[in-house]
Amino acid sequence: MLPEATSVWSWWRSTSNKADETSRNILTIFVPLFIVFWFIFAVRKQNKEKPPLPPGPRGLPLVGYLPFLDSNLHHCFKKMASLYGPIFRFRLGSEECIVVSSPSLVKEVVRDHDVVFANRAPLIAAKSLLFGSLDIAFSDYGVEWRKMRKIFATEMLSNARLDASYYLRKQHVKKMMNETYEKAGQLVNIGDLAFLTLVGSVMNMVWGDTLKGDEGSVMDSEFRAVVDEQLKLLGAPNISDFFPLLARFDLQGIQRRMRIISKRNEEIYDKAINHHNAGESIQRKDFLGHLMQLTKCEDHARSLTLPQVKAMLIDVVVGGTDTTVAMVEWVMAEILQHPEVLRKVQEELTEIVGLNKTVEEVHLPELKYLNAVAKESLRLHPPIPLLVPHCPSEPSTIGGYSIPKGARVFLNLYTIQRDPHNWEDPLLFKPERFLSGSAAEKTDYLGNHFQYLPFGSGRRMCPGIPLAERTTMLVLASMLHGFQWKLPNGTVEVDLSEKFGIVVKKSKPLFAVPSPRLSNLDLYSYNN
Ligand code: HEM
Repeated sequence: MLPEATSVWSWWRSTSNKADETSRNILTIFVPLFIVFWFIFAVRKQNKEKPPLPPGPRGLPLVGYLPFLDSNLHHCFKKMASLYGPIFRFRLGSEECIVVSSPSLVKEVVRDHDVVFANRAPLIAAKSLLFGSLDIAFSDYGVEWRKMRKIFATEMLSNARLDASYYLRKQHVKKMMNETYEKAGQLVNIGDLAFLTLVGSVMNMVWGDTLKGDEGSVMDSEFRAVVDEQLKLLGAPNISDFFPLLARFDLQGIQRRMRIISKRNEEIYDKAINHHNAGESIQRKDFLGHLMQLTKCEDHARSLTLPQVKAMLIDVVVGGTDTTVAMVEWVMAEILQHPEVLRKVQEELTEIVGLNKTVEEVHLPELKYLNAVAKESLRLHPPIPLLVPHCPSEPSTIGGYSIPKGARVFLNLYTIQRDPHNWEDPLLFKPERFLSGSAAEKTDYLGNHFQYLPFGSGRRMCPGIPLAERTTMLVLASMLHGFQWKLPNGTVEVDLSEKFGIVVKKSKPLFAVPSPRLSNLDLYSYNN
């Protein structure tokens, strides 16, 4: 090969006759031209083979589409889907965003390409709170995430564990019944009532009665304030998330505030952990006890570090309070503006539970109508209407469009669950559609029906469903069994406007007036 190349080279240099010179000139012109054309052809071919990006608005230089977004992001995405179709794209600062709004395309993301789309793009506030996303909700898909999910399902939320910790939840429901009874005939803020009961139940499950007496109640109220602030900061839009170059200036001070509150949060957890280590409670049924045992485990496949334990407990508190509170408030709002539904729910409760008893968890699976009411409310008012954004770990293709690696992918279930192509009379509140013999009878929370995904679907779907179902249904059933509820001053309509945040809530609190329904007043008593 080398001698041949050398002889061509020497012919090129030393050519002397006219014919050789003409050939050399022709070659000098055509070879580079050929190379240039070949290169252009190859690049075009490659671009032709790569599918286009999804359609979408152009936006402005630098900021992208940021100035045009509505604060109710889910409403804005619904309008954009009607303009640009079931998959569209836009830019927010330097972030590429993709919105998917049809069941068949959601299926492509969470079934056909589930592993590729199983990463997250955590916000700065979440990273500050969760020791750099050491938790389940914001860590990338991988060995540690798989281990934590497994522990979550087996050590914390298995049926056996949840049965064993029932008494911890029940205490707070009894307290709620008692406090509501004391307020009979007065205006009650349903969201506040649900918040106190559900946060109390979750905290009881997180560390049980680790801290008792005054120390316990000081910690309880401090912890509630800390959780409230964390949720606010997690839901606040942060410029630093979209303009990484500005992140170090923390222009809105969100990261600084989150660091301060996280420090306080950690001190509270440390206190609970120290008491646990001191062996103050022996026969514990709470999550902290179970997780602390795993910090001493030798088997790496099951062992947890202390920061992982704290991050998982934060997931329970953050993932399991605002969502469930919002759900209870939405269900009550829909029930109160549909008196016929309220009547049917209470008839069912009277038949299954009886007016001489309070609701227990064993009754819940039998409350078919109340379950249908809850499903219908989650269809119209999913607390997390765009899921937690998924993030592809490599370039991918969805619906024939290119999805760049690292894009934020929103699964727009708010639009899907209100789309007339997927649901008959989609804007009407009709629990009957989920009852036996109806079209959506088999639709459940497990993410197998892509037109109904209030808890997500695929690998990253919500692992808290068993706890969410037990806590919300017990609170709702107890509120509705224990009390007759009336809207204030003869109002018949409830304002159902929404406020977008980490969880979508009612923009105006729901007030109603309770009156006792049960025959025996002892059923409302509560002894701490
Ligand atoms: C009504 C109540 C609840 C609703 C509507 C809800 C909804 C959701 C949704 C939509 C996701 C995102 C799924 C996705 O990105 O595909 C999620 C994730 C998550 N939820 Fe829930 N959730 C609720 C209650 C709970 C509870 C009680 C817990 C804890 C005990 C919990 C813990 C989590 C965690 C840890 C994740 C992250 C999962 C992961 O990224 O692997 N959730 N939830």
